[in-house]
Amino acid sequence: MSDAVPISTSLLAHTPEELISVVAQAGEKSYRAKQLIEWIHRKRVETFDEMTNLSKPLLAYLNEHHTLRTLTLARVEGSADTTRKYLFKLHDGRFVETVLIPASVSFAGERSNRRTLCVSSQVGCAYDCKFCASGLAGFTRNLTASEIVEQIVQVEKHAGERIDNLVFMGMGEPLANYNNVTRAITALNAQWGVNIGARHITVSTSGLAPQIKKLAEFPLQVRLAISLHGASDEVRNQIMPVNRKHPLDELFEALHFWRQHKKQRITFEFILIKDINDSDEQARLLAHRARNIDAKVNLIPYNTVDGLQWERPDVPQQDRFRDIVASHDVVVTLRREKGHDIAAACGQLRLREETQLGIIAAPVPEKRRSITTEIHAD
Ligand SMILES: C[S@@+](CC[C@H](N)C(=O)[O-])C[C@H]1O[C@@H](n2cnc3c(N)ncnc32)[C@H](O)[C@@H]1O
Ligand code: SF4
Repeated sequence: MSDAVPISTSLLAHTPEELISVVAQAGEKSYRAKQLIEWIHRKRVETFDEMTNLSKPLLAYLNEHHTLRTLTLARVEGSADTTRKYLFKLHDGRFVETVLIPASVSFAGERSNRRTLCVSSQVGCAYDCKFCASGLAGFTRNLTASEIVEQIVQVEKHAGERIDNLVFMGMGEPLANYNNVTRAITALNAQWGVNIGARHITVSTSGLAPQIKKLAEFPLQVRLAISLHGASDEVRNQIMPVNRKHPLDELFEALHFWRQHKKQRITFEFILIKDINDSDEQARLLAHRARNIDAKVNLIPYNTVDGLQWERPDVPQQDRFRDIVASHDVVVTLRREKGHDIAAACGQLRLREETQLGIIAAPVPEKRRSITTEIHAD
């Protein structure tokens, strides 16, 4: 994955400064950039021809070199009072999912009256976590910043409401697409852009320690969620290959660095998988780790994924695990409500669509390794 920021032809993530250089290339004065940004982000027009106060030559230039929409809404599933899944087709024929979680459903551990959107950052994922549909067909490509921003813009239009909380928990590893993700966050947070508070934007990562440190120095106060899923290297290695590259000691060193810089609580996501990571010992170790860094713990019973074998523990075992963690003075929630197969579902809709269209072969567990690209993001 290259470090360069590919500035796509779409203007959705362009900063005001970048728009000044766009209009300058068309031979126009810089005040035109202000007009452009009004049309793009306040009026949210979808074509340049709707920008009635721009000059004809500028419109011709923009039509020739740029675009405002590159995603096509292919399908919407689910209901307004649980979760709604949006399947978007990208310009190259690939698909990503975005999931809208309505107000009042608890997410990331807390009941909320916010509308949360779970966005994708990549097509597929290279990290091959053993519980996750997103990695099942390997990694294809990074999303551009504008493709990320457009997910929010399109869902807001379709749902007819503002999104006030964003989580990078859809398909892909956001920190493996660091530059595009932070570029998108800049536009999503900016007052000239989508205007979502930085504290209402959560980046979830499988634990790319170097990029966690980099994000700690990113000026916006975004939140961090760690897909932990194993409280010892032995258990985590079985579930998440990334742990061999960045073991727990290295990960926690990066988390302490984060805490020094951001001074805000981290969330640990911990999927409960029967007989894999649901032992009393894992609960105690998890509690110890969380308390040590003052993290909140969000337990998620494993959601079955087509093509993967694991199961969730039964309810008494889930409760027992939660109670052990709680008994160590750790803030812990167990997410069991209907509609909470959010992130697990994220990836499955796209997998089904691309398999049916013959874009990818139906993933089978034994083949998984051979079709998954190497971890090469750092
Ligand atoms: C799909 S990942 C995307 C963000 C980032 N790559 C990460 O790993 O944090 C976000 C979260 O989805 C959840 N998830 C994935 N597969 C799941 C499953 N089968 N059951 C429950 N949650 C799942 C996990 O909590 C994971 O932490
Ligand atoms: S959990 Fe995150 S890092 Fe792991 S395969 Fe899924 S999307 Fe990738």
